Amino acid sequence: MQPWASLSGSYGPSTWKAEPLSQVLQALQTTQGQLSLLTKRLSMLREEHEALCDCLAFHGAVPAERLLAWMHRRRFAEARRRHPVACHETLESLMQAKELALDLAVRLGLEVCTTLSGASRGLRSSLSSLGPELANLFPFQLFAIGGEACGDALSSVRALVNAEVERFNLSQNSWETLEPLRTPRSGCAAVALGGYVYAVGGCGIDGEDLRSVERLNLQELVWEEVPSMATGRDELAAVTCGGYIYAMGGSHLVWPVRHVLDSAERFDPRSGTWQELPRLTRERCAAAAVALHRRLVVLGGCDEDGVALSSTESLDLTLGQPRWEVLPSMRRARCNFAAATSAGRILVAGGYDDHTRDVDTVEQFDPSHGAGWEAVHVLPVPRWGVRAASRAGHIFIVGGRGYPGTRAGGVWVIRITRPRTLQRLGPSSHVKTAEKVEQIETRRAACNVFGRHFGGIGGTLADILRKRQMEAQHVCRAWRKAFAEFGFCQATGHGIQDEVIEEAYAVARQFFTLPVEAKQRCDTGKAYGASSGYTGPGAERVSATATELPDGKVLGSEKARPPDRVESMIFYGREEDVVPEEVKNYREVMKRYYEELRGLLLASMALTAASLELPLNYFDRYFTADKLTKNEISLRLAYYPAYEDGVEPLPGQLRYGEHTDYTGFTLLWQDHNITGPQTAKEGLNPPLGGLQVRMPDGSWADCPPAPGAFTINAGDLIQAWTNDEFMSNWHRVTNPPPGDRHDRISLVVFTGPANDTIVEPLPTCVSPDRPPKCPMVDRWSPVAWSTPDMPYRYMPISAGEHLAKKLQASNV
Ligand SMILES: O=C(O)CCC(=O)C(=O)O
Ligand SMILES: [Fe+2]
Repeated sequence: MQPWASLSGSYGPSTWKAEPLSQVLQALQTTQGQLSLLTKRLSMLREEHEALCDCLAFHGAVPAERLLAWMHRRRFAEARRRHPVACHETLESLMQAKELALDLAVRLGLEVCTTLSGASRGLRSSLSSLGPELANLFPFQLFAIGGEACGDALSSVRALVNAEVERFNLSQNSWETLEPLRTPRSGCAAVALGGYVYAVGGCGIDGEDLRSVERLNLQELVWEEVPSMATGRDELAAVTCGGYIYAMGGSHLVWPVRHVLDSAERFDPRSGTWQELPRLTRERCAAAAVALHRRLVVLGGCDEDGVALSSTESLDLTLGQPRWEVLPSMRRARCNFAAATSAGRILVAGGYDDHTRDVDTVEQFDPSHGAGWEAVHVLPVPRWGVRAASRAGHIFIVGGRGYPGTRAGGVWVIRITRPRTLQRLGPSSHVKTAEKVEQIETRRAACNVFGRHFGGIGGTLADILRKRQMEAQHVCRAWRKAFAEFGFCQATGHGIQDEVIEEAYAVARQFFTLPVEAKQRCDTGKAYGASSGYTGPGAERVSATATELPDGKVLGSEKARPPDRVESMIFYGREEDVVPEEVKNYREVMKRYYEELRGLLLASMALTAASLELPLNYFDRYFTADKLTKNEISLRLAYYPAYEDGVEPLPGQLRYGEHTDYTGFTLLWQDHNITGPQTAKEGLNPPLGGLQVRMPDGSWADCPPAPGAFTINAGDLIQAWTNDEFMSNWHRVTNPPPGDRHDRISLVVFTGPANDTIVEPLPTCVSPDRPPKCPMVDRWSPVAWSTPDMPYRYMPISAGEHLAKKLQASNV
């Protein structure tokens, strides 16, 4: 302060004339220097002040509102001192007037009043004494908006994403149905603000992420449009704070890749506009968000690879230029879970973790204490897709899904204040319906695992697995169950267009009905499986690859059935592949089919990985284009000629004998109809004399295709990889009944892995109770691999060696 004083002295009018100009300039420069010093000092002080407020608020010593209130009180006291009035009431005592508190609550809404009461003890005490009146004024309402039923056995995906809106009445312990959403949406966020409930983003019936927002007017109970977000966000996190709606993260499809977002935006209902916010520290989908002490907190979620996250981060809205900062991580990685705040604490519940396991714990974090997260409860059943709301020391946990059969639905209430309790309230009618559906679904799961879940949603299955985690969990279980129990499933909803299948089928038929000489021109003379091209009837005896049949009979190569009554045409998807000149577009059509099926193969591997709690891309390394260089993925067109008049099968001869498939999954398109169209658009009437699969009791069951389905079965290497969890089951193609004159065509894709893959039991399939076995069991490996001292153990053998030995055994 000293320089100011001396400077002011030099400005006196008596000295002005006497001072030369240079002195004045010098004084001016000095003043400028001092001013800039002071400005710097002021900004440092401001920064220190902000940091101090910040620190006090963060550690819970003095919340930011208190500090503001304190300053306000000082200024108010100063104003009263300068302008004295006759009233002796303090603001504090005025706030204690119930009428005023009630009036404030009506005018400002409960949320603003609660924030305000952080600054006024008087208001706080009058609000808490207004319990019953407030309860009447602001009845507790819990909304369940949109979401997905797990699907009706007969309906399409349209029914999965619903527009249903329900409201829970706490006093009556029951749900009522309200006007449905304008746009059916799942994975949306719901927040309440100023007399409205907002439904933000999510995914629509076509699987597209939504930018749109709508809100329910709580007075009239009607939905209204609201301006859309800048970005489509599915499985986003949203929260309200200070009169704004914040929408963060989520996923957004830029065909064909689904991106997980790190962007955030906020909606100002006053101006009706969305405004961009600073980016999160990382991308998050299916995260949860809460607001606490004017901070946004975003928790968990999953990254672009579907890996669940335990990290959390926060944005301090009291700062001029807020930045996201990392907070302590949760104890468990959680995705698609519930979060709420109560009494200054953040609570999280449910969800699922990195290993696609359901998380049944409830944990809490109190930012005002240095300690991290602590586990406080265990949900009665693990559930994901849950949502939570809090009110007066209670957390209400709604919806979500658990294991099949454990979907109890309803509302759980966790009392946070001691003694902590967990209580179940009434069920949601909607969830009840879903329970019924679940039963139907579980029963059908073994025969149809993709159907309904993925039907109609674009993208590869792996893509969908990342995006639609809720169904993915369900499908993973169905997939695992189907292969554990049968080794087979029927897969619809695979996304492969009818036209691709119809064309391939028609081209295959054209080829097999060519004159014998034309077909033989495609025969390289090599054994079946050794090259592309044609092999005629009598070349293969697949039953010779088996030693011990399920009925206990032993079939060595010399005892196997007569050669199979089948012709084959092999295509490896390469330029040098043998193709018939006579069939127009043969190469293009087969190439297209081959490529499409390659996608389905990768999706099947991703699904297998997910269902075995491995990263989705676990198997990718064994299926890369540069590794798959020989005969690993092959398209076999199989033709089973009709038994013409006078032609009988040889004794014991079948169209294709009992066998297990040799390698990965087999993707089989069976004849759907005696005469096209093969996509069963016009009903299903497959020819007799088709595929049969061995049942657990040893009997053979017909396995006709489900409409539009690929029949998928696991081969030996899948059984080996899964340490016998997935079964490489026996199957065969029978003869038609005598007199039946139909031929039969199958499109069979055998899938890798790359020949140099050493198939050993996967880490998640081995435990002290389940020591590793080996795939090349002696009962399958008659010719070369059984060793007396290793009756049933998995020997490290490469995929290529196994395939070669099986093929060798099958050649006549
Ligand atoms: O044609 C069929 O239905 C089955 C064919 C088969 O099992 C095979 O090629 O391995
Ligand atoms: Fe087979």
